[in-house]
Amino acid sequence: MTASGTHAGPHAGRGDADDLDVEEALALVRAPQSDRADRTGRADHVPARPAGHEHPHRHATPWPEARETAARAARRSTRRPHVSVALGNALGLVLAAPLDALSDLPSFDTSAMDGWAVAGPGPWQIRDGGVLAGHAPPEPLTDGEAVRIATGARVPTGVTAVLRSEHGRTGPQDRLHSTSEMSHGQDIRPRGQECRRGDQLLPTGTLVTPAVLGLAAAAGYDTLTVVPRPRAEVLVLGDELLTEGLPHDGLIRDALGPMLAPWLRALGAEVIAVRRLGDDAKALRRAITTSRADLIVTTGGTAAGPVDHVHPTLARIGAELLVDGVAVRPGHPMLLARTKADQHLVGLPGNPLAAVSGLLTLAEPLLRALAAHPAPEAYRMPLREAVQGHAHDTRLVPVVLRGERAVPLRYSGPAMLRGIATADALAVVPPGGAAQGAGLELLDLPWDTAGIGVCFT
Ligand SMILES: Nc1nc2c(c(=O)[nH]1)N[C@H]1C(S)=C(S)[C@@H](COP(=O)(O)OP(=O)(O)OC[C@H]3O[C@@H](n4cnc5c(N)ncnc54)[C@H](O)[C@@H]3O)O[C@H]1N2
Ligand code: MOO
Repeated sequence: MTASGTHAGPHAGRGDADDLDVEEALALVRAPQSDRADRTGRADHVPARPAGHEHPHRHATPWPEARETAARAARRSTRRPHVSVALGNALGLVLAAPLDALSDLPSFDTSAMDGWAVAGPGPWQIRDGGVLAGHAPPEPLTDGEAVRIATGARVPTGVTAVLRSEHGRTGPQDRLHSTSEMSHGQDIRPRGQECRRGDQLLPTGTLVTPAVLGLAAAAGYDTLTVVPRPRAEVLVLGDELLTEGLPHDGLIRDALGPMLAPWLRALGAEVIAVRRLGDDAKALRRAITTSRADLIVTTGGTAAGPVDHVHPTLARIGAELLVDGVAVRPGHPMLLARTKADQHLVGLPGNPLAAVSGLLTLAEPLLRALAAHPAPEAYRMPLREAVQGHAHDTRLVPVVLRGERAVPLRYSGPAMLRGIATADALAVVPPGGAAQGAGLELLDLPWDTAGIGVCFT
């Protein structure tokens, strides 16, 4: 948390052009320190700094670069061993081995229609009984014979075609006549039509969708070899946070605990814990050093106020700062650190929309790369009205999509969730702003296309 008195400034309803001036002015209140010269903000390593020692975003990493750094960091992290999971738990994961057919598909000559299995040219003599799907092997037929057959049933030996019920007419003495032209093999799905045992059905790297689960089951799989789901742990910082009831006496409700866990799940993570630590540096240090997560997400405490413990704690444990501030509004104090060879920490600013910005800028690319998901195609949509930009930084603005146009939403200040709660996406507004009709890149919200609980992003 930052010291009171500096909080209100940047968020007090001013335009963005003012915003920078106010922040610059506020930064002058702090004593500049000598470690500034070391920090480029662009390399993959930024020396950790103690809190309160400089302007927190002086050398902010450009927004596109920050996202690339996060993805690259995950790719460089120690390789996590592949796992074998039951089909029911594989949705949204990525195949770590090719899906090879374990059997021919279909595995027997199969009737594609309800009707009669016939042998040779008609008319045919109808045999008693019939053949149903999943039932005992049928007796072989000889030319001139027919037997009732159901879709999915094994075709008896000797059968040359299946005559659909609507194309057959039965005459006296159980004689069957065809009322349409028939060809050899008609309406029989021959064994191996879709694949032979050993054929590669899907390559490594395929996202496990419901359709992939269906194919895997059809091909004989009970388990799949996949890239494990990244484990995330959320550490919510701040003494001012309540977990229930109305805000009172300067205390506010924790908006991030309830929001981040499902959002991280929607981004493909397994959330192993959400812990509320208050503003306790020791507890933060212990939580970070004992965490088993691949990604630790902290909220708040990224700025340089008296109880902003994230930077000093990272410095103390010797973490490597990969991104320390990003040229994006809201959310510029966000950070990314490598805490261990196979563990990263994303520090989200405490302001709730700033935290969303950090989540999408740093946590999303990192989780995507850890899970080996391919990056989604970037797409653009024209703006229905102009959006004011920041002088130097990218802005992320909640929008709704109306008739192929992106409409910016109100209530999108850094401390507000009212805009994002009704948004379809976040528009990426370049420094300087965007005119009406300008095509802007959109960041999808993970539930927007896939639905809550069934997200593969
Ligand atoms: N001197 C400066 N002060 C601040 C700057 C700056 O550049 N210079 N940046 C401002 C910006 S921008 C942000 S964002 C915040 C980031 O601060 P922290 O990450 O240290 O976050 P806190 O100070 O802990 O909290 C900020 C704000 O958000 C509220 N908060 C925190 N956690 C939650 C939560 N779980 N749910 C709801 N609201 C939360 C907190 O009460 C504060 O109001 O720093 C500015 N200051
Ligand atoms: O304005 Mo701050 O950018 O809320 O992150």
